[in-house]
Amino acid sequence: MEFKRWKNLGEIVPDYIEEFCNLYNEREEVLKEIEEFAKETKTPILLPSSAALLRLLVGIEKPKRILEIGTGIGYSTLNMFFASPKSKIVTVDSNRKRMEVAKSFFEKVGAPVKTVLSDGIEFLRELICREETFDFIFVDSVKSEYPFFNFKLQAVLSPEGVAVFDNVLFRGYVAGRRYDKRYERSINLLKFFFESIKDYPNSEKFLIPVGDGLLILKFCV
Ligand SMILES: C[S@@+](CC[C@H](N)C(=O)[O-])C[C@H]1O[C@@H](n2cnc3c(N)ncnc32)[C@H](O)[C@@H]1O
Repeated sequence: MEFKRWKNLGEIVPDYIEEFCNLYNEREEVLKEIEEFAKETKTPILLPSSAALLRLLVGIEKPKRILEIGTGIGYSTLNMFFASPKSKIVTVDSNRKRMEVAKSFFEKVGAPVKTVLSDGIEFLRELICREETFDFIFVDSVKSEYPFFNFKLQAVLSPEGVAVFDNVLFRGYVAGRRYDKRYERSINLLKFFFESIKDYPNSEKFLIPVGDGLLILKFCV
């Protein structure tokens, strides 16, 4: 199936490569349905190359507990669910409309995903108070909020956990591509985010130019 996305979402991997990947990456019918819905309604979802890598990672790690910040319409959530159906998945988004769409897709395939309608940072605060931890955390929300998520995430990530952040290369602007002044704030905050994780102890960092850029943080004790 041809994968056509609207312009300017991610420009690191050219469209024709993303489209080619999507022809070869096997996935369930419901995921193709979400892709169609996203295209028709211009709703952002993970790009094919990022979805494939996320799925591979979750499939290998088989985390017991997964936290997702930025459910959107549930595309990334279901990719993780299919990769590791036994994982307990909690996903949070502040957009009621999108969450309703996501829930309808979860129900369609009987995925027992726990959905939380909340601001991600507020929810992280709650998790910290409840001393809940997760083995795998996927963050796909507003890029300029990444530094703030990051500080709180550490408290809910288990000692050998993995955290994955999407859109970290922001169309390549973070890496030096010329950008419009209106993006400056987001770009500076993303740069601050990179600086803040650079010297984390007990962790390996992998910055991978798939989709719009994925950052993978793998902790070890
Ligand atoms: C790019 S979309 C997520 C796409 C989704 N991961 C997928 O692949 O289907 C980003 C989502 O983050 C949500 N979001 C942005 N800031 C947030 C915040 N502070 N707390 C919770 N959700 C947030 C938006 O409502 C939006 O649905």
